[in-house]
Amino acid sequence: MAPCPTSSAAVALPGGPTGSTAGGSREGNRSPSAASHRGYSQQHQQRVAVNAEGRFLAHWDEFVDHRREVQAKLEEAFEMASERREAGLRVARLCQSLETKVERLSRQAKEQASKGEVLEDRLSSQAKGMEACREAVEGLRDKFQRNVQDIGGSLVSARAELTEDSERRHQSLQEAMRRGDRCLAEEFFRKLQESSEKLSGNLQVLEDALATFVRQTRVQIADLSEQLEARGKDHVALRGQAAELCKFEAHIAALQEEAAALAARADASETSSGEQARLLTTLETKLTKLQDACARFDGRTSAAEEALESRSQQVADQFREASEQTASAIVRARADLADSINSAVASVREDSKEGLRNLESGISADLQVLRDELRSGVALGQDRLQDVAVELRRDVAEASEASRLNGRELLALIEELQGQFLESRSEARRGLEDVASSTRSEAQAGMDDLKTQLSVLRSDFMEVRMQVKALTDAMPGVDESCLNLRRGLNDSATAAGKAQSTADDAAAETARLQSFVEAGSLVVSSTTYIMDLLNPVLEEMVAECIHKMPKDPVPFMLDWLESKRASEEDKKLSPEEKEKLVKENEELTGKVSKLKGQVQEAAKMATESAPAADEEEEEEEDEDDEPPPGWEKDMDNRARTSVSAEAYGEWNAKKAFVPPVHIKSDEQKERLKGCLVKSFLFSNLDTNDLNIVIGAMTEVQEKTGTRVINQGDNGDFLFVIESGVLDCSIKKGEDGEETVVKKCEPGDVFGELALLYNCPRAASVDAKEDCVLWKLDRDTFNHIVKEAAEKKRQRYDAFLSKVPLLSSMDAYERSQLADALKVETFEQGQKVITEGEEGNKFYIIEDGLCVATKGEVEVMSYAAGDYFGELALINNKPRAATVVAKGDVRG
Ligand SMILES: Nc1ncnc2c1ncn2[C@@H]1O[C@@H]2COP(=O)(O)O[C@H]2[C@H]1O
Repeated sequence: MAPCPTSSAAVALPGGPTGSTAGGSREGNRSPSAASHRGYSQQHQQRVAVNAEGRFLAHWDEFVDHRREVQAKLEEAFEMASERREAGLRVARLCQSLETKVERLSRQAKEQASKGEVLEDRLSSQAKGMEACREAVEGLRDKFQRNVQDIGGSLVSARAELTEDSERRHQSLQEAMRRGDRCLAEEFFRKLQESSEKLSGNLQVLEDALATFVRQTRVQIADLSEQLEARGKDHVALRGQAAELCKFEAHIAALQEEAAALAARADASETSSGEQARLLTTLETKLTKLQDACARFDGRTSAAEEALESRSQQVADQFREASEQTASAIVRARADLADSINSAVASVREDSKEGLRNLESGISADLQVLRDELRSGVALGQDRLQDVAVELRRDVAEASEASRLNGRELLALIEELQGQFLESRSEARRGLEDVASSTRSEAQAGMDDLKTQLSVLRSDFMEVRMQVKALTDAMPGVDESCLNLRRGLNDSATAAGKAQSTADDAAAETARLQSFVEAGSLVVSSTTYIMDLLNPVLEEMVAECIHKMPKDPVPFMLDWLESKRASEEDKKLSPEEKEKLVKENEELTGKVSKLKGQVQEAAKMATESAPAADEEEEEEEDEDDEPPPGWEKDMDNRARTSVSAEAYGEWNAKKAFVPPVHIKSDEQKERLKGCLVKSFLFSNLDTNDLNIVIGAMTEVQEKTGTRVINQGDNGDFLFVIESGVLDCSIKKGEDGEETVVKKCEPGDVFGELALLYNCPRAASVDAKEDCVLWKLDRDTFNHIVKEAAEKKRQRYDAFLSKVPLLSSMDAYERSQLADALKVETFEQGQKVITEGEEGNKFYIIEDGLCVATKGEVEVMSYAAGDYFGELALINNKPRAATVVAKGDVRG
């Protein structure tokens, strides 16, 4: 600080004498001029002096007062100056403190600036991180989108592949259908099912992969969102700090400027003392201002801090809100995405499933058609075989029947001969010893001849039986066996011819004997003989037979005749004769038992034809029915022996059958009725027969896996399926594997073969599900259903086996087809099918002619055995032509 000039002047001023000295010197300089004028006026001088003194004193006083005033003022000024000095010092101190503060603040500002730089760096790195995050999220979204598209694409291509595959298979199926290749069709169906399962598996895998991917993506998005949120928070905090710093820097700069201005002004105030007061005032004012500014700054700082804080809070809230919104938007987007993917996948899956279902149903329908076709084809093929078999069987039966009749006739002859023999003997006993002996010898010769013929017949019979056996064994074989059977048939026909000729010979012999007997027994007329002798015996025998009701009446009657003869002879004969006759009897018994055996065998072989034969016996007086070949001739030759025999036949007729009745609820009856109308075997029964069958059936419930029928067992029941599925399988040979040959479904009948053909079970039947079955006993089936079913099967089997389309069917399938056939008749010109219409039947012409036309053009003609209408069923298309009956047609 510069020394104050005022203070040096002040130091010189105190001390009145010194002042007077100076004044005196100034006055002294004037007194020599007054003394030179003393002479001029001392008084004057004195007076002047006194005046001067008075004035001086007055002036002095004034001066003193003035001096006092000045001194007071000086003192005041001095005080003021010291005050101001103090104020200056204070200001200087203030300035110093301000400078220190400014320095501190600038230090802080520098620190903050470097901090700001760091923050800025962090901020920019955060921004980069956020950008990277955003990019990653975008990338993830793209990837997600791509993957979804890929999956969609792969699903579409899988579906396209499937469709293609199905098309292929469909075509193959159709091809197989056309070719009638059942195995191939089943193989295709199996493959199709496998591929469907595989596809479902692939779809499942795809869905799983998609679900995993969606889960992973969700986790990644959640992680990224968290990171983003954290970085956003950091970023906001840093931005707040940076803003605060900027404001603080601005304040500091302002303060620095103010301090600099103050310092400059303080320096300037030091240079001029005149300006000190003003400066001081200014300084004070500035100081006050500064203080105010400081206060304001403090206030502003705290306000700014508050504002900063609230702003930070606001920003943080906004960011949080924005983050939440973003997160929720991401979640929503993600959910939407997942939903759309799920729905896309579901729809694709649904589409695929629907496609598959359609495909499967289409294929099933085709397959069903194919199966039906195959079944009908197989049935026809089988029926062709069966036709041959049936023909053969019929021929064999006829041969057997002829043989049997021969046997019977022979037996009758034996009986007659025995009677004649006895008669001859009694005649001889009555006095015609010589005639009797000759008769006996003749009779013996006749007997011998008969025995020879019988043995020839037996051997022929055996031959026939062997042939029949060979033929029966060979029956399961196909064409080769048929040829063998045909050959066998020819052989058997020859044998039958032989047997017939033998029988004719025997008949001739019998006639010869008869004439001989007639010639020998002129005494007793044949009528009397029959009425008096034969009828009583036969009536007695038949009555006994009816009483005992033996299972096999022939041996019983033979036994009875034997015992009768023995008892009668016993009565008449002498002991020697008895002995002799016992021997003869033994011989004859042996022969008869042999014959019995043969007859039994013949009867056994002819079991199937027996009812028919019986029926024919019963209906022998019915002129409308055609008797079997050879029957009329025999009937003519053979006397109608007795009324009792007819009575026996009538008694044995169907009237004897009493059907079983098993009580059922109405609900059971309804179910059963619904079941039977579905079955071809029962659908044609009239109401009465249907009610008998319903009454006779019993409900059976079988669990999955149960073997209902075992191949090779004897069987007395057939079954109708109400619900459930069963497999029919056949085992070839003892150790052969079982092969499923048929799947039986509701409405199907199984177990009928054993009843129809009186043979062991041809297949095993296993329940594949829990089943409800209805069981029908053999007797009811035989009496109510068998005849019609058998007739229908036989009738159409012969016909179906000739239809080329059905040549691949086996006998069983053909028999099933025969069950399902319905006869339709058409008159001349009647349309059987019409071009363009939908078709659900195919026709086989049984009798008559048909022509097919397309528009006006005749394209095809059909005769008996030809078939048409199959194309619409195979190709599932409208009828390709119109078919019209030419004349009356049955098909
Ligand atoms: N191919 C077949 N051959 C023989 N029987 C079959 C066949 N398919 C199904 N079955 C049935 O299986 C049943 C087994 O007992 P049955 O022989 O009494 O009657 C048979 C038929 O009803």
